[in-house]
Amino acid sequence: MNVAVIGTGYVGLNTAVSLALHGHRVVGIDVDEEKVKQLKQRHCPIYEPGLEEAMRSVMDQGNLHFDHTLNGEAKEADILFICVGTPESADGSADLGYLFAVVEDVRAVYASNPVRRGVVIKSTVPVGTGDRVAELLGDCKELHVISNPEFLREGSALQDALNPSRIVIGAESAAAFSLMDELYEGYSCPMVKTTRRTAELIKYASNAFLATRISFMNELARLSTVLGTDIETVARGMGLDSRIGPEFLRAGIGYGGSCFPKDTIALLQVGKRNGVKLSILEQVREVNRTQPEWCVQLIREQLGGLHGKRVAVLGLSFKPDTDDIRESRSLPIIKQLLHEGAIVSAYDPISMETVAKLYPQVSYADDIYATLTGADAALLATEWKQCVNLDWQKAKAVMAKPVLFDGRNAWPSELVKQYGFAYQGVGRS
Ligand SMILES: NC(=O)c1ccc[n+]([C@@H]2O[C@H](COP(=O)([O-])OP(=O)(O)OC[C@H]3O[C@@H](n4cnc5c(N)ncnc54)[C@H](O)[C@@H]3O)[C@@H](O)[C@H]2O)c1
Ligand SMILES: O=c1ccn([C@@H]2O[C@H](COP(=O)(O)OP(=O)(O)O[C@H]3O[C@H](CO)[C@@H](O)[C@H](O)[C@H]3O)[C@@H](O)[C@H]2O)c(=O)[nH]1
Repeated sequence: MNVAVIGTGYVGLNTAVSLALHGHRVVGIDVDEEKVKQLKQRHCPIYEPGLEEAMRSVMDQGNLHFDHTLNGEAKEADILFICVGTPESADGSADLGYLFAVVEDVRAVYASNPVRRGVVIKSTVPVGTGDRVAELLGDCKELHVISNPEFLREGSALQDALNPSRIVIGAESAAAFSLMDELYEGYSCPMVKTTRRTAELIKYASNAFLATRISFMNELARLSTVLGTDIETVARGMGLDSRIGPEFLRAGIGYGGSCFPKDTIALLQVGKRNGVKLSILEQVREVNRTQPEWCVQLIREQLGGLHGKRVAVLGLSFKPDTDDIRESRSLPIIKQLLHEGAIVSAYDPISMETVAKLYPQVSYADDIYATLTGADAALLATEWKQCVNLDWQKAKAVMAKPVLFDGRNAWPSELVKQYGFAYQGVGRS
């Protein structure tokens, strides 16, 4: 099919490349002309494993192009994916400004060209948004508004887009479902077909539930620290129950990223606007907000205060294998350490330049051991493999004091103790 993907960020670009790999003819559209220029020159503007190579191969085959307007190749599209950002607005609800701007563009371009098409909302949007878009496009009779939320994860985005766990389609007409059947022919995952509103809620519910699991484990980790128990073994013991499962039970410094923080507050707002208090979700957010403070407190206690102490922070992106620092939990930790007079050094394989713009007072080094040199303590904030698999002898030799805070419970606790480090994890020691 001919597909236009509007918005070529994390979701849009991975969607465009994966659909082209599945044999569709795709054009990626973005208002950011600099980004479009870069894409046309075959440069991937984001770091995502395997994406640039895959993008180049589908461009070489002629299945993927880029443009800055809907008025070109996109005019022929059977399916228009909307993949623009829906960031948090001042009151926490999703800001739909970018999305409605696209809807205006779609109206302007396709109203006079009445061919059956799907207008597919992939951006994460509050329940009722699809209905609103359908109203706005009401006089464009051949445009079918469909909800098709995205569940890909950064760091494995292309693989997730190519092999999704499920495809959720919310639509209100047989014609709309049949367009999506044609598009996703050849995908082997389960398909959930429902109304637009239910599809929209599935997306928020999924993210809120995953965030809930993490905050539950983080709160339990606080108790585990006091009890002297091991949260990792607790998680393993829980996860072997098939009703619970092992995923998303990892305690740490909290969840970050462009989705869980904004989607949990957006869902709270959906609840509020509909007169329903989502009290569990409120606590999920509160535990996540205070988790970095809780971690800094552990470091402070171990070092006997933070003023003048040298702390090396390893990993800055919100998770490994991405350059994305949005809502990364390393940031409030760095802020607090600096506020209390600590001298901070930091390392990340990809995100140092972006973080340096926010925290120029931190020293950055391309080499982990240079970052660790002279440190009174090292904190693992993001479990990049480069930051996890250290030469412990070398690390101990360069640090001023052998003190480790494992904010991701990813360092080998028994091994590092054998090397003479004082080790503290999150809910484990
Ligand atoms: N990032 C993720 O892992 C992820 C996963 C699932 C769902 N989502 C959701 O997908 C949506 C997009 O997220 P993202 O992380 O890809 O955002 P992003 O900020 O990386 O990309 C959005 C892109 O849209 C472009 N854009 C803005 N207005 C436009 C317009 N009028 N026309 C064309 N392009 C326009 C921007 O220039 C930008 O390139 C959000 O709703 C998000 O919640 C994100
Ligand atoms: O057991 C765990 C699992 C994750 N995290 C943290 O949670 C955050 C989010 O991780 P992850 O979900 O892997 O990354 P995202 O790319 O943000 O993906 C989430 O958000 C996307 C945007 O909506 C959804 O599409 C995905 O399904 C959903 O997993 C990161 O800070 C992780 O460090 C933990 O602390 N403990």
